[in-house]
Amino acid sequence: MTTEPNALPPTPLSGLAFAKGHGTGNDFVLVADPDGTLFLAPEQVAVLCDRHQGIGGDGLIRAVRSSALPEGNALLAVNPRAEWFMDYRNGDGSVSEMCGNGVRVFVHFLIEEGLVELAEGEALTIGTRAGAKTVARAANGYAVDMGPWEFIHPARAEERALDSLVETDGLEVARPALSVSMGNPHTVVALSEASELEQADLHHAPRVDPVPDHGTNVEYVVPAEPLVTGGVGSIRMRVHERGVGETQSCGTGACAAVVATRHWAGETPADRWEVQVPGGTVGVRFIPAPDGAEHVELSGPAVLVARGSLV
Ligand SMILES: N[C@@H](CCC[C@H](N)C(=O)O)C(=O)O
Repeated sequence: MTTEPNALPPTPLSGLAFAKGHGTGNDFVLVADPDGTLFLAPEQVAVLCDRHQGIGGDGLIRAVRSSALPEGNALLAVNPRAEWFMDYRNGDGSVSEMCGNGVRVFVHFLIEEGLVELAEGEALTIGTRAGAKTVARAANGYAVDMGPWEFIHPARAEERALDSLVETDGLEVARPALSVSMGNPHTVVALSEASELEQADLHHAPRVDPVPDHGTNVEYVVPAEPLVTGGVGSIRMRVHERGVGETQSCGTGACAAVVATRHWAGETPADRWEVQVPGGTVGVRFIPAPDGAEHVELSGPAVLVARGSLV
């Protein structure tokens, strides 16, 4: 996560058109900037995302043509289909590589703005700082091929299945955890009882040791009893997001939580999973990819709730 210095002076916000949307309660301010003429300083993003003095959101998403950004052009060179780029900022103004709920809402926004069309059975390729992602319509909204997952501390993870310790307000002892990258970093904490999920006080950032180089998002997970029913695995999750605080949902976090839970379960107990978060339910599936790697697919709703312009 970085706080990107602006190449140009920040654009005055007066008159800026925006939409507000969410995916399972993970909410975003969305702005269309097809030609990349908008330069938003981190402080401007933080004000727009402020729930008392701004519009309010866990993050801000700028829809920009890949060709209008240096990182977009680099992506176009290897994936010419990635016409649109999701420029994602956390609520504190910092840049993140990827947002799983955000990319579904982003595609819904592009469609509703008339900037793209997406027929049933077709897929749209979206540029992100974590590479190109394909998004298609799904029964529960949209499904995103999130690409391959990785352990952040591979040697430690393989050896002990747990690679870090996380101290959390409200939970008595530091808990073992596993750090997984979904393009952005996550540290997944296994809790044994549902009551602990409520006890965790996420008003302050959990202390993670060792913390991944660029910080981390922390997911708290309780497995369902039994873990798998009818071939579908099920977990409950809460999350403290890097650059935001507690959110009602995190798509990349749900993927990381399922990766960690499957790893802890030992064998491959299921390819399909349901992740219940405070804001709803998302689906996670492991899919074989043409490149031979195992990819993770995230599915869930995408909703636009308002449009407006700044005064
Ligand atoms: N809520 C998102 C993740 C947003 C970015 C995250 N806070 C980070 O800094 O990596 C999701 O749905 O994946």
